[in-house]
Amino acid sequence: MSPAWPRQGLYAITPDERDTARLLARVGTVLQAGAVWLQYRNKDADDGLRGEQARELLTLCRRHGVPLIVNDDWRLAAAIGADGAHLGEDDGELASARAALPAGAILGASCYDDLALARRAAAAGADYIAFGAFFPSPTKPNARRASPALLRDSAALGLPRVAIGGITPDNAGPLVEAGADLLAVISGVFDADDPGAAVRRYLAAFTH
Ligand SMILES: Cc1ncc(COP(=O)(O)OP(=O)(O)O)c(N)n1
Ligand SMILES: Cc1nc(C(=O)O)sc1CCOP(=O)(O)O
Ligand SMILES: [Mg+2]
Repeated sequence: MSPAWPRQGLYAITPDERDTARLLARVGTVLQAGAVWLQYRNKDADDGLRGEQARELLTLCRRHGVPLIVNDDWRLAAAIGADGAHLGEDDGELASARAALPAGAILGASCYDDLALARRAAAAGADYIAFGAFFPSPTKPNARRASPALLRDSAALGLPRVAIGGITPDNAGPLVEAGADLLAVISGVFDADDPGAAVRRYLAAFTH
């Protein structure tokens, strides 16, 4: 992973938005406000729409100097020249993705509540490890729950640690204190009345 990418801050993840113009407008606000990474995630789009939206988001991210990570599909990430891909337990082998992606591509791994999985992800070449869900998630109500202790216990792996799941500006502080480098958020940003203000509130968790 390029040392140029920020190691700390808000990692915004897109909501399931089918209207591409509206998606770009919403994401533009969030990047302008200071989100440092973006993940394109859309569980409600077919391959054609996902390709179109991923390409448009990449152009937007380039304008803001923010890396674009594609969820679930490293082949799409490679096809459009995105900065990386995020894979969960149902999204294929990390080692295969690592071998196929260009040098320097970011490969993220979901590790849920499982430190052993994080160790295996690190060994397979992941660039960051994600744990969650730390709180009840409006986006994924059935997500497995994780404890902040995992953030401390995984420090020795030496990879950036991402926290996800029901994170709000009000509950983010203890996760940062426990070692979260990046806060990955969907609803807390995109369902907020003022997404830009919400981004700034998340960023404040890193300065307190
Ligand atoms: C940063 C980050 N962490 C975790 C996930 C979840 O990935 P996964 O378990 O594959 O679930 P879906 O997002 O595909 O529903 C993520 N996307 N990003
Ligand atoms: C996509 C995802 N993965 C999770 C995990 O625990 O691995 S929780 C989650 C949903 C995150 O959305 P929100 O910020 O709205 O809770
Ligand atoms: Mg997935």
